[in-house]
Amino acid sequence: EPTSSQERSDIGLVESVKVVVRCRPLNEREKDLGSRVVLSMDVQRCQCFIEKPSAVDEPPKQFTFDGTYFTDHTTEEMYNEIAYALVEGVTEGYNGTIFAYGQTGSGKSFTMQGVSEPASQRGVIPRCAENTKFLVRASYLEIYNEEVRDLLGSDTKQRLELKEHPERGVYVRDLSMHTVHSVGECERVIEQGWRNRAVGYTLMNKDSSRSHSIFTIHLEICSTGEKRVRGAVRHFSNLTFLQSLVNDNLYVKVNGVVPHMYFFSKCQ
Ligand SMILES: Nc1ncnc2c1ncn2[C@@H]1O[C@H](COP(=O)(O)OP(=O)(O)OP(=O)(O)O)[C@@H](O)[C@H]1O
Repeated sequence: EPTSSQERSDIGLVESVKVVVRCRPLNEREKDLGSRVVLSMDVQRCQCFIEKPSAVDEPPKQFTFDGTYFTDHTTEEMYNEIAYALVEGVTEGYNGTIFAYGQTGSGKSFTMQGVSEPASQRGVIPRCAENTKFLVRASYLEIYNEEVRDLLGSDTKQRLELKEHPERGVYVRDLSMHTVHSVGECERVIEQGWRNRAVGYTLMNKDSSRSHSIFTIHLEICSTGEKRVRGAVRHFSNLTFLQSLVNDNLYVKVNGVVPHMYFFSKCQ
């Protein structure tokens, strides 16, 4: 029976969806309450065990994931082992989604947005900007009380409409797109959107974001043929990094499928 993700990958049992679990350390509130950690992990086998404090004789409940990250693991480790391949896939033309799910205070924002210090705990979203060579435009929206708002729009209070297009699928009308020329610019856009989120405390998390948010990177990349490259150069003439793509013999596609990278940072 294959157990680790490496073993499964060796025999070709690779799924397009990967599910990993992350356990955070006890917080001050939990320590003050004298709470006990009831979760343990066998990270080699990607297994997680939960014991019921009131029934110590019962065997713990056991779950297997594609990856298990315990309290001493960093976002950097998780990103390198799981998220990086997905971000690389986007630069090859595949769409990708990273979706953080968990109850309030479980660490979704910590994993997705992260903290700047220590550097190993920088979040998944800022990290992807470093790995994305062809990054072009970013958007950031929030779903709060079933209303969609543009975290980067000129009026962040305005409610936006959800629409469906026969080819593009579901989209948010009038959602603003922000061209980013460098990692630094992308980080500034992320920070701006982050500050505009609806926040408030919950009983379990004093910094709760109280909303669902979706950060999307829109890339236009990779095709062949010189004509398209010239067209692309005109189209993106304001992007200084485009020339380096052309110099590297990488071609930018102007028309056709635009790969997206989605980062969902809330669902409870
Ligand atoms: N792996 C971790 N290591 C250290 N601290 C963590 C970790 N994960 C979360 N925390 C801390 O736990 C607290 C709650 O985390 P966070 O705000 O990310 O939760 P959340 O799931 O986004 O909650 P909400 O749904 O309420 O917005 C924060 O103070 C965060 O810094």
